Amino acid sequence: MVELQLLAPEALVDPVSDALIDELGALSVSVEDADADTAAESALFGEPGLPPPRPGWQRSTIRALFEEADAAEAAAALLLAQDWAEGLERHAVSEVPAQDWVRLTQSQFAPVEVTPSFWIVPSWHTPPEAARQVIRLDPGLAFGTGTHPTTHMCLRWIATRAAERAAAWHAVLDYGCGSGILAIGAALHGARDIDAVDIDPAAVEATRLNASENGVALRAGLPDAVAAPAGGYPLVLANILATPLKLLAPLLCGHVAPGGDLVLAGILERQAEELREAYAPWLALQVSDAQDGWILMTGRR
Ligand SMILES: C[S@@+](CC[C@H](N)C(=O)[O-])C[C@H]1O[C@@H](n2cnc3c(N)ncnc32)[C@H](O)[C@@H]1O
Repeated sequence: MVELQLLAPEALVDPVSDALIDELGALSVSVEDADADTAAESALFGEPGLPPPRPGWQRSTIRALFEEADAAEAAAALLLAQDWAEGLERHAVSEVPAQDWVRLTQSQFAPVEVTPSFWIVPSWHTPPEAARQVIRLDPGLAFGTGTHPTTHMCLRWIATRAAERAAAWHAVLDYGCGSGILAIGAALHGARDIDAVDIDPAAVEATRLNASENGVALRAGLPDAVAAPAGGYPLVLANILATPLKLLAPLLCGHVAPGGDLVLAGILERQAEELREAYAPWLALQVSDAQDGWILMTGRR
């Protein structure tokens, strides 16, 4: 494998990346801040699940992988000859050392402790001895490996409330299920009759697969495909983002059974008040947990 390294101003990041993949035979393209770790670095902050706020940095390093050096050189020459590519620079074409990519990727995902007895463990690891509830989960296309603070806080809420409340969790809704991690976590803590929904069909598929690999029975589908039980759900979990959560307030609250719990995540600390206001017609939200700038908001009907 050979890597072509280019330096591009922000306006060229998208067209050059597209040309490399669509026209010039690159196997993959990655973009990094060329000024990272220098005084000129300017971080780009985005919300998870949303596209980045800008396509690239003021000066971006574009790395494209090719099978052959000739193809990488030809791609560079063609790009540099384009009149729209002014400011593009060729930095290097270099051999990529052979690596065990599977092992390298796997090494980045260690078991995650939610509580001392509740763990998320990738399939290539052995669960720790103290683990009593274990979600076996490998990183995949859908969001939710347990490492993100929003997922983590939801799972911690489930684990710490289960002793007192799980008897009531005879119907649970995981809205925006991603990998299905919250639904599976709830099932391991005694929840039954679980519906898991997501607008992304890949997430629905991932949830079905992950549930089956964890021996958990649930119904997964698109939001319209799930029929809510009469009387609602004693527990509704939704880890999405503040804006969709505000729009979904009537729907989510309508699903919570009288006396039931609503657990919301994907909210930044500064968004607490907007969420409180959006949900006030139905229930009083409170901040129940906080981690790395994110908060967990919960309420009872
Ligand atoms: C941040 S991920 C959370 C995944 C998982 N529940 C977790 O806690 O890790 C949010 C998920 O919500 C889904 N989603 C976003 N907007 C939605 C909507 N309006 N209705 C249903 N699902 C939605 C996304 O497709 C994504 O899978």
